[in-house]
Amino acid sequence: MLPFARVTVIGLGLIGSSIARGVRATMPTARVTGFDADPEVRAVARRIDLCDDVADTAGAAVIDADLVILCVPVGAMAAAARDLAADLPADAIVTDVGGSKASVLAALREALPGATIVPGHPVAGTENCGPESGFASLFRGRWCILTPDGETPETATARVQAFWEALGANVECMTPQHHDLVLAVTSHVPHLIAYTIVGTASDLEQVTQSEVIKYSAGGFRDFTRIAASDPTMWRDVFLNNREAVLEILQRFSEDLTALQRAIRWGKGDELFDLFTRTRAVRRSIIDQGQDDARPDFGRAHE
Ligand SMILES: NC(=O)C1=CN([C@@H]2O[C@H](COP(=O)(O)OP(=O)(O)OC[C@H]3O[C@@H](n4cnc5c(N)ncnc54)[C@H](O)[C@@H]3O)[C@@H](O)[C@H]2O)C=CC1
Ligand SMILES: O=C(O)C(=O)Cc1ccc(O)cc1
Repeated sequence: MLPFARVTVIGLGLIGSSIARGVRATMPTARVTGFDADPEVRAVARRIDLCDDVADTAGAAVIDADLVILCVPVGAMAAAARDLAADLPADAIVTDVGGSKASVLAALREALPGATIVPGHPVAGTENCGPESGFASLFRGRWCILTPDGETPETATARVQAFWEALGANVECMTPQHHDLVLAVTSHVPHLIAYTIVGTASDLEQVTQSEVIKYSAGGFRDFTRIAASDPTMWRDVFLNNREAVLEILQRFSEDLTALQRAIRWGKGDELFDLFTRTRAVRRSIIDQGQDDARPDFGRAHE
């Protein structure tokens, strides 16, 4: 049986459009309604036939939904929730896909008093944005983290879990605070490092921009992909996961200082030991089948 029959997606960018496509591919009898605050995005969504219906207001989009998924930048979650609050059916479940969880849960609770909220975060994406960049298989074989708290009914969490599993994701639950710490180290600070090194390279006076482009080695190219990620989305993630990001950054800068010292004093064994440990991390990721480089993995379009 389908976990939901009437799914509403608010925010039709990369993640929202991937969910809409995924629902149509894996739950063909479910009806998908979409809404986006940007009229141009709504026009594109209609042109590419993304949903069964694209509504012109958030209220009209949720009027008979049984699942509402907020797929807007983390800093826009509260406003998006307020816009639909008056028309949200009492028995609907509200979930989201935001990359940070504690502040989003607090914002949704305030905007939607009494609503059933199951916060979520699919740990799957790309550096692209907008309704044409999504694809149905984005979540296949990827993790989706749900962060219910004591107020979230277990039955609601179970239905949202079944929904993500139908899209092909593996689901795990944890507290919003633990999610924010884990993602700070596995996603948020790595993005900040990419933004920094690409910014540093483009600011160097002694090395021209064309030399950076011409001689970019594989590692730098990987950083430029990450550093091309959506500025609004990532600004919001850093402002909303401030504490965990600052804590991990503190640890990172201590470790960087230790490496700086090892290079200055020629301590090759320290460098060698660290690089051996980090190589083992990469190998465990591959052993667990989480390697992005596999051609058929995650990003492969239908
Ligand atoms: N990009 C990625 O790889 C991943 C992103 N996420 C999360 O997904 C969410 C959406 O990100 P993307 O789809 O990448 O962004 P996107 O920029 O592709 O799409 C966001 C859409 O939300 C719309 N929007 C903004 N404010 C709105 C409002 N108040 N009401 C209705 N629509 C509104 C925008 O017009 C835009 O079309 C973010 O919270 C992000 O943290 C989660 C996993 C991966
Ligand atoms: O494109 C990449 O490498 C990503 O890291 C995708 C991504 C971006 C944001 C998330 O919250 C989760 C996954």
